Amino acid sequence: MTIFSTSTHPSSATSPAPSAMLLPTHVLVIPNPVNSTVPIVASTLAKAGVYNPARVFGVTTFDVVRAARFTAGIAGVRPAEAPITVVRGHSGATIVPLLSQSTHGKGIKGEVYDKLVHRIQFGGDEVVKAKDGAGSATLSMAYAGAKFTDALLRGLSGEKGVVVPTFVGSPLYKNQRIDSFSSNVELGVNGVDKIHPLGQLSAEEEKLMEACLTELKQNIEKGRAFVESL
Ligand SMILES: NC(=O)C1=CN([C@@H]2O[C@H](COP(=O)(O)OP(=O)(O)OC[C@H]3O[C@@H](n4cnc5c(N)ncnc54)[C@H](O)[C@@H]3O)[C@@H](O)[C@H]2O)C=CC1
Ligand SMILES: O=C([O-])CC(=O)C(=O)O
Repeated sequence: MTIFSTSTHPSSATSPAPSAMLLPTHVLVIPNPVNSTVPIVASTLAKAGVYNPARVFGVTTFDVVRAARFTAGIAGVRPAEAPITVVRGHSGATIVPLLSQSTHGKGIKGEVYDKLVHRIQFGGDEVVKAKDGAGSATLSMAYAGAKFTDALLRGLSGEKGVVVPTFVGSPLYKNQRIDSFSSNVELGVNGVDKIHPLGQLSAEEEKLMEACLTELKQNIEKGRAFVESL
């Protein structure tokens, strides 16, 4: 788990209370399973009476990085030219790339589309299997972690219009007991500033969303139940 503190910097003019110094101001959760570890962190902080949903993030940037890289490979452009919003969760079928909302992704159809979606959803497993017990995609995860941290720091420092997908406490699907969800989030001086709706989805994306619902719900409940059992 990556934890960093921004408001408890030693150079702050007024020293924070000792208890506040122990609390991280923003928590970025990388360890898997992210769909469960974020609810674990949220429930643990809630139990201690200090949960602030604007400050806890599951780092799903790697899915975004992979989606851009693989789509760019098909379209024959650079990854920076093919940004893709990836929503829902961070494991297999719970990863849903919104290719229809991307200039270079929307024209991809049929078998190429199916293979691309599968590779985005299972790219992490591909590397884990290839490394055979020696960890995961270490360096590219470091890149994804740095990319998300940079976006958060830009939002915290007041930059406007910093919007990235991340797995946060979210109202979008709360009525279906899914209270953590990855979607485009606008980052601001407190962390989460605004959670954007998903926008228009294609028929294929609607199907992908349906397929992951049960799994994501179970992952979240498992994390929550773990904390309750302690
Ligand atoms: N959110 C994301 O997109 C991604 C998340 N990950 C996750 O990041 C985590 C780390 O991945 P890797 O660095 O590839 O794994 P790794 O297996 O190379 O490293 C894990 C490290 O944790 C240490 N460790 C294990 N149990 C420990 C304990 N109880 N106390 C202290 N240290 C302990 C091990 O000795 C090892 O050095 C994993 O949970 C992985 O699933 C990895 C890639 C992407
Ligand atoms: O499953 C893992 O440990 C690796 C992972 O999350 C990824 O590469 O996206």
